[in-house]
Amino acid sequence: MYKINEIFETIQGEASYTGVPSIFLRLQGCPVGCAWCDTKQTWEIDPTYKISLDGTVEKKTDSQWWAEANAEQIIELFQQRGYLAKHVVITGGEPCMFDLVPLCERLHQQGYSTQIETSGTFEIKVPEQTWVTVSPKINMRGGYEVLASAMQRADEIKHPVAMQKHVEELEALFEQTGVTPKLVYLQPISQKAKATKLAIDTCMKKNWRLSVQVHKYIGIN
Ligand SMILES: C[S@@+](CC[C@H](N)C(=O)[O-])C[C@H]1O[C@@H](n2cnc3c(N)ncnc32)[C@H](O)[C@@H]1O
Ligand SMILES: Nc1nc2[nH]cc(C(=O)O)c2c(=O)[nH]1
Ligand code: SF4
Ligand SMILES: [Mg+2]
Repeated sequence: MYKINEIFETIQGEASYTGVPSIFLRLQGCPVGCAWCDTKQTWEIDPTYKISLDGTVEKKTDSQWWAEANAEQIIELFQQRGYLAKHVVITGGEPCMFDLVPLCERLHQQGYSTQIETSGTFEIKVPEQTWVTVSPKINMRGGYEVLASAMQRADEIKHPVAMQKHVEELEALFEQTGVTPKLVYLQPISQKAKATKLAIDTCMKKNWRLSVQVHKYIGIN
């Protein structure tokens, strides 16, 4: 069973799949505690906030209500709702607190492509075809071994930045793990002007890519 905070259909607003119509599945629970996290409502799994699966669909506002469902129920709901997107983004919270293999395999069988957004602090359990976006949370829970294997599995790295030290931490991580990812995105934290300038300047210098959270600029989920 997966713990689900919300389900909605929108345009992917970040990194390589930007612009792709997607079904978002936001799972509940994350112990990492990033100060600037834009989904703090997903951190706690509080049993008093448990609801039915229907209550998590197209929520009007961010909330810590969550529901439990298995892969079949999730896919059935996508069909019931008449979602047209064929790309499913599994985010959170920290989706890798769950074994995502059964869910992604069922989605692939139904003709969906899958992508996960993860912090690299938990072992990544997904099929080979799943696109893995790692947003490495350096010096956080999980430890070096887990993060190093997440870096190796990643199809893209997406690193939120606000200060020069965030760039330096990322470079140190590449050095320590010996991983030179093909796709590196810098994502300005919370659309701050200074963070955006830092991300642009650094991308130009390093030939990395810029990921702005497009959905926030155009006011969609
Ligand atoms: C909310 S997280 C959920 C998935 C997973 N826990 C992770 O950190 O990758 C989804 C993405 O949003 C990024 N993010 C979170 N808060 C942000 C913020 N305020 N500004 C920019 N990116 C942010 C994360 O780094 C991650 O790439
Ligand atoms: N449109 C849209 N794109 C996204 N890409 C990553 C998101 C996330 O919260 O993980 C996100 C999100 O919440 N909305
Ligand atoms: S790991 Fe992801 S969900 Fe967890 S606190 Fe950090 S940004 Fe938020
Ligand atoms: Mg978001």
